[in-house]
Amino acid sequence: MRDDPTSLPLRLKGVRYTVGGSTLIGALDLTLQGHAPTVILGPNGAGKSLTLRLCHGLIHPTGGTVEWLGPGAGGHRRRDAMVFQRPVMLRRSAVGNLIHALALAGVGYRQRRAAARTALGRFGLEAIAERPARVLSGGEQQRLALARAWSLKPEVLFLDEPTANLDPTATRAVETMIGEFVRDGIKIVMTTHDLGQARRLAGEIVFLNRGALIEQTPAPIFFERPRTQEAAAFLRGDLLC
Ligand SMILES: Nc1ncnc2c1ncn2[C@@H]1O[C@H](COP(=O)(O)OP(=O)(O)OP(=O)(O)O)[C@@H](O)[C@H]1O
Repeated sequence: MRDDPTSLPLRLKGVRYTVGGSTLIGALDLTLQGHAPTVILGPNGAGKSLTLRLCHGLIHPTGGTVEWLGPGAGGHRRRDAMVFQRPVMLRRSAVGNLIHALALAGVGYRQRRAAARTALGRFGLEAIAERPARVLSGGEQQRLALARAWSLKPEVLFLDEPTANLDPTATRAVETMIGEFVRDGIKIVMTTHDLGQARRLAGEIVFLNRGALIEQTPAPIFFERPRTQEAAAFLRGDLLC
């Protein structure tokens, strides 16, 4: 078990994201902290992916601030990583993809080869090490993307619908990896449309609707007694508008 993520809390204060006059995220106040996995739920278009991208710094707010406030937040080392629904693989072997990511992160030649092998071994991916990454199945590619992210030793890992395109077997394999990340002390912040997955993985739920935070609630409470009518309607499967 690692120490607490030193770069947390991550605080979004009054965050807005406006494109072409449309406010997609409006005055969002949200603090992410602690080890427990955060699962972001909400209907299509609620702003889940945008929120992850704002947290990771892939896009910048048009108003408000995104700040890493922990004691270790000031260093040069990148503290967070992100894995997408459809992982981006380079035209090289599976292990080559990891080595490339480690090189970009500034890891030395010998160390990155060893670190890439360690990551593949840790997650039972040795057998696909030399295969071209782009011909791997969707499930294999997603596990490889997760191993690649893990090899960078992030404190916080953002996952955008990591199992959206996967069958139940591949989904289980990905959830097992996520569980191992949690045991390693990595803070998971992820989106999903799979309520069963949210129940299995979440420590807390962040529920968004129409670009606004509706509630941030410990997962057992959210599923048993959601605090808001919108969340209750969402859990019943009602259409939200
Ligand atoms: N660059 C952009 N320009 C205009 N609109 C955008 C842009 N990016 C996102 N949107 C819109 O912002 C809204 C929120 O998008 P986002 O991808 O965060 O939703 P989401 O909650 O992740 O939805 P889903 O569950 O369907 O993936 C959507 O209506 C989307 O169409």
